[in-house]
Amino acid sequence: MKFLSNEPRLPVPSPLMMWEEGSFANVTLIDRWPTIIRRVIEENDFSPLIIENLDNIVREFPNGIVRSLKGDHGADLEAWAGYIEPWLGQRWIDVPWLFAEVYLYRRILEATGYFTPGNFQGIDPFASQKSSSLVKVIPSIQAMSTQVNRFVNSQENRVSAIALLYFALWGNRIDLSMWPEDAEEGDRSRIESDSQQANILVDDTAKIADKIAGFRGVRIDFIIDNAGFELFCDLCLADFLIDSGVAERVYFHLKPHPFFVSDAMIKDVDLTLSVLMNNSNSDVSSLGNRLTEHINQNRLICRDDFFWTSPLPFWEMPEDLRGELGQSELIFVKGDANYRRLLGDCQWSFTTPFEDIVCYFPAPMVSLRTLKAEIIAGLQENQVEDLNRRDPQWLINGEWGVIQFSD
Ligand SMILES: O=P(O)(O)OC[C@H]1O[C@](O)(CO)[C@@H](O)[C@@H]1O
Repeated sequence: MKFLSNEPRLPVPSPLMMWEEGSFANVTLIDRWPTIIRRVIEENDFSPLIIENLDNIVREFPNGIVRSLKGDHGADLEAWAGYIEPWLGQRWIDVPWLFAEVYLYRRILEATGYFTPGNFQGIDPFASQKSSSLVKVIPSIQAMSTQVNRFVNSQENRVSAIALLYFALWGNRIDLSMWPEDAEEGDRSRIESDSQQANILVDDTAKIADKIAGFRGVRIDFIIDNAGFELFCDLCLADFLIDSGVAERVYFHLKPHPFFVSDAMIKDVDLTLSVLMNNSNSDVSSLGNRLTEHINQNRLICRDDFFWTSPLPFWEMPEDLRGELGQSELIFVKGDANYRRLLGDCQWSFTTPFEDIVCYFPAPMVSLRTLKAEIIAGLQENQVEDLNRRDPQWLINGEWGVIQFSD
C-alpha cells in the first residue's frame, strides 16, 4: 500500500539544540559562527557601519536575544516575521539549532545591506571564499573532466552513473562553512576509490542505478548544496543524465541569496560555467560548452526559491513547490544542511528507518550527504556501536557518507 502523507510516518522527536556543552551545535555557536563572521569582515571592503553591525552579531552569542529583522527590503521579510515569532525574545542558545543557524545567515545579510538599496546591495559576503575555492580545485576539475568525457562516449551507462553518484557524494566533503578554502586540511576534492565505498554507511547506489536504467527522457531534479567542487560534480552528473538520454530535463534548485557560506546561487552556476568554458584544457572547456548548450536548450534549468533559505523542515514545503517537485521522477537532495531539513533537524534515533521519516517527500529521492552534524537515520545498531569505537568524530568530520534512496 502506498503511504500518502505530507509528514513523517512517525512522531517527530524534539529538535537539536545548542545548549549542550560539547555538542557540535554548541561548538558551532561558540566558535564557528564568530569565526565565520570575522572572516566576512576581513575579506570584504565593508563600511565602518557594516563592520559594527557584524561585530554586534558576534557580541550577541550566546545569551543575546532573537529579535525581528529590520525592514531591509528583503522579499522574504513577511515570511521571516512568521519564522521568528515563536522564538522572539529568547536567547540564541535556547532556540533550535536549525532555526538559529538559518536566522544567523539572514542576519548577516541584514547587517551587510544585501537587500538594501545602496553600495553593498547584492554583494555576496562570501564571494571571495567561493571563487578562491573554485580556483584551488581546478586540477581536480581537469582530471575529472577527462573522465566525464569518457563516460559520455561510453556505452557503459550503469558504470558511469555509479561513478558519478560517488563523485556527487564526495564532492560534498568540501564545505566552506566547515573548512575554509585555505585551511590546512589537505585537498578535500581528492577522491580515493577505496574510501569511496568503505566509508559509505548506507549505499543504495545499485537501486538508484536500476531506477535510472529504466528512465528515458524523464525529468530529474537536484536540490543543490555547495558551489565550487560539489557544484562541479553535480553538473557532471546532470550532463551525463542529459547526454545519455536518461533525462529530457534536469532542474537545479538553488539558493536565492548567500547562505551557509558556500551554498550555490544561480550566479555561481554561471560563474562555474564560464570558468569551465575558458579553461585551457580542452576536456574542461568541452564539458563547459556542453553544459552551456544544455542551458541554452532549456534542458538544464536553474531555479531559486526562498523556501530553500528558510528554517522550515522539508515537510513544510509550500504546496506550489511541492506540486512542482512532484513532477520529477527522481530528486537528488545534496549535502548536510538539506539532510538536516529532510529530517527536520530532530533527534531521531540513528536506527529509525530513513523511509519512515522522508515518506512525505513529493517524489522518489536520493540523499547524497557527507556527515557534518549529529543527526542521521537508517543505520543498523551494530554499525553505530562500531563507528563510535572506530572514529569518535564520525558524525561531524565529513569523512563518512550516505547515499540513501527512498522510492
Ligand atoms: O554544506 P553542507 O553539506 O550543507 O554543510 C553545512 C554545514 O553547516 C552545518 O550546518 C553546521 O554549521 C552542518 O550541519 C553542515 O556541516
